[in-house]
Amino acid sequence: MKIAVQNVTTTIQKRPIIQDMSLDVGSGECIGIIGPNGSGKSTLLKSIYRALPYDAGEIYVDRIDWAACSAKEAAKYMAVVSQEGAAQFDFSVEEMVLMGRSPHKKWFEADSDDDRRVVKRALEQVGLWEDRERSFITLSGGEKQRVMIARAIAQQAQILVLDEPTNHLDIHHQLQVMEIARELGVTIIAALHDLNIAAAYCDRIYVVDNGEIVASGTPAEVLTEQLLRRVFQVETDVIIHPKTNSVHITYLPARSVAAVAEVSR
Ligand SMILES: Nc1ncnc2c1ncn2[C@@H]1O[C@H](COP(=O)(O)OP(=O)(O)OP(=O)(O)O)[C@@H](O)[C@H]1O
Repeated sequence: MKIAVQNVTTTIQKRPIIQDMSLDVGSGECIGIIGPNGSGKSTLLKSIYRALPYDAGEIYVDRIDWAACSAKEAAKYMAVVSQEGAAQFDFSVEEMVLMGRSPHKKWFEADSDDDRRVVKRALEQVGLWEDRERSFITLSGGEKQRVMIARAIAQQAQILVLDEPTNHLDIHHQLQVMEIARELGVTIIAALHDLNIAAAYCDRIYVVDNGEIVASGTPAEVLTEQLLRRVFQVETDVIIHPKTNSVHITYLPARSVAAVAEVSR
């Protein structure tokens, strides 16, 4: 399924947080949203997954007018892993993931064998099947994050919205989550802080700064030393890595840049 965001403006407490944003996500594409802290990435995603109402513009998912779609119907199409989604109630890991099946069921309908199979597979994918009986609230931040990914997988939606999905995760699990997400073959839109992860896994990237989209394109088109300096105020060395064939950014600490400049003076 594809997403079209057309001229969307979202205002919080009379302040426009994102302004006149337009973007397209093709079916099966993985789109990264990057930008500095407070630039509006989560607000954009919340507008897309309907946690925040937008004041102007339109969002379509395929041909569905997204604002007019019922919540239950929307959950069949779109699964969300956000920073705020995790319940603090004392559910088991397996129960948490079973909640991902609710859009496919009627009120109070019992869990079927098929639901349990889907949940088992999702928990195996994130490496937490052995922990299925543990209480969710006793898990570490990274384990909780992986349960939420499993819940989104179990939802079997055609669109996955990920708001900093690799936050809390060690490097092995950061890569694992992105690999799993891509292997699902679904449409992905993800706010990412790690630009090398965005470069490695995203087909295209949108750069958000101060509530506006300031650049978009393939990782190689977007992640240039000039753009990273302008938007993130960092000095970098950007190469195409010979082993991965994707953009690789090395961050240059300000003091080493200053030291090199001093030596070459
Ligand atoms: N509920 C809210 N009330 C007031 N201001 C808000 C609210 N939600 C977001 N904002 C403000 O909107 C701006 C954009 O926030 P948003 O969370 O979208 O940024 P972000 O790019 O996701 O940031 P980060 O990288 O830090 O997660 C920030 O200045 C933030 O303080």
